[in-house]
Amino acid sequence: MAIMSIRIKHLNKYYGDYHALQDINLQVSSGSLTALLGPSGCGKTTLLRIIAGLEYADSGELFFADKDVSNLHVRERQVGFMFQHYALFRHMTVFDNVAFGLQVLPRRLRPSKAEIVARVEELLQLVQLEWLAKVYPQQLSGGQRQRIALARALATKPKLLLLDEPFAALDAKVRKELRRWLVEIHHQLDITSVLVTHDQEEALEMADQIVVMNQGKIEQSGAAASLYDNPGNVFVTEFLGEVNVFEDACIERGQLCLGSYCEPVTMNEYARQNVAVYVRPQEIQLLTRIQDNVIAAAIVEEIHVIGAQIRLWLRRQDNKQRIQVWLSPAEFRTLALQPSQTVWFKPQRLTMFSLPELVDYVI
Ligand SMILES: Nc1ncnc2c1ncn2[C@@H]1O[C@H](COP(=O)(O)OP(=O)(O)OP(=O)(O)O)[C@@H](O)[C@H]1O
Repeated sequence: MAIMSIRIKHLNKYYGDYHALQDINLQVSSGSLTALLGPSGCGKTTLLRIIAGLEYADSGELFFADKDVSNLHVRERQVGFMFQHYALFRHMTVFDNVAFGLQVLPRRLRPSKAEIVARVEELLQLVQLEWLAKVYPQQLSGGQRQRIALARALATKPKLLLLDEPFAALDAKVRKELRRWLVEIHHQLDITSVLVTHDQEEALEMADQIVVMNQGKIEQSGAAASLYDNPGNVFVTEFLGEVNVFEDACIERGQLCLGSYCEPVTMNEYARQNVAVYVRPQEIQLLTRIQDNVIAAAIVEEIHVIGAQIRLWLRRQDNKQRIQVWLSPAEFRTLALQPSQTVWFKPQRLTMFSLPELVDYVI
């Protein structure tokens, strides 16, 4: 099925003097699920609304496939929306809510009554809520409401699905379930989707492409796994996933030194410089006996079993820094750790940045 790619070039948006989007360049491939991720106020919603046609850019280009849609009205863009509080019409049944988008189409585009019934039934089946067709929105749970909101967004067969924090108001368990469910529907429909979220876990779990935004700019974009493993700067490293930051590291005479840990680095820079070292919690190796080349000794302070992951908090003994470590149950069993035990730790993989410049070095 022909679907839709999006291309944005040198896009700028001002609110008065405030430069809300600054030279945005972005490619969303056809059929992908792209997440716009960033802290509150960074411009995610503004960008989504410009893609939708609910807001206009001050300069720049916006293409859907090969078509310049910069000046196209929202109704002609073939987009479906789903928002955090997509208020369903209270006085209409679920069926009528889903049918609404079709019923308000101009007469020449509106399907027949029978076609509308068939389409709504198909959509209610898709969101697995056929049995709720006759009830009113206030009789639905939050999760059910968002599933109906999705059915409504899809009624007119949009080529592009735009989702603005669709699950933010739901509790953690329902949110998790709906994430998986939405990804499945996205693939099933072969649609192009853009999701706004400030939740990095949601973005990593759902998206093919993640666009990390900060203060009106794109910091980095790319495949979820590659961004997580190779963040391009400090902001992306800290925003995308949990990470331990070691600010007491330096490079001197071709060696990176952090606590008692040293590692040769292949850099032409021989003058001493301070760097910040970033290590993900799952990339810290724990040892129950002292060995050469460890960062430091630490005390196991907390052990939390979270599903299939064991999350530990350690207290580094030399400078009292708290360190987060994630282990698999198998690793945890092998180490047989107890609270208050002394361990030693070293990085299996690290990223470092010299502040403010990027050294761009991954071991
Ligand atoms: N209509 C408007 N008029 C003036 N300023 C606006 C308007 N809409 C948004 N802004 C400002 O533009 C910036 C970006 O807002 P936007 O809603 O796009 O951010 P966001 O990343 O989606 O944030 P959040 O996650 O909190 O929704 C914010 O500083 C906001 O205050």
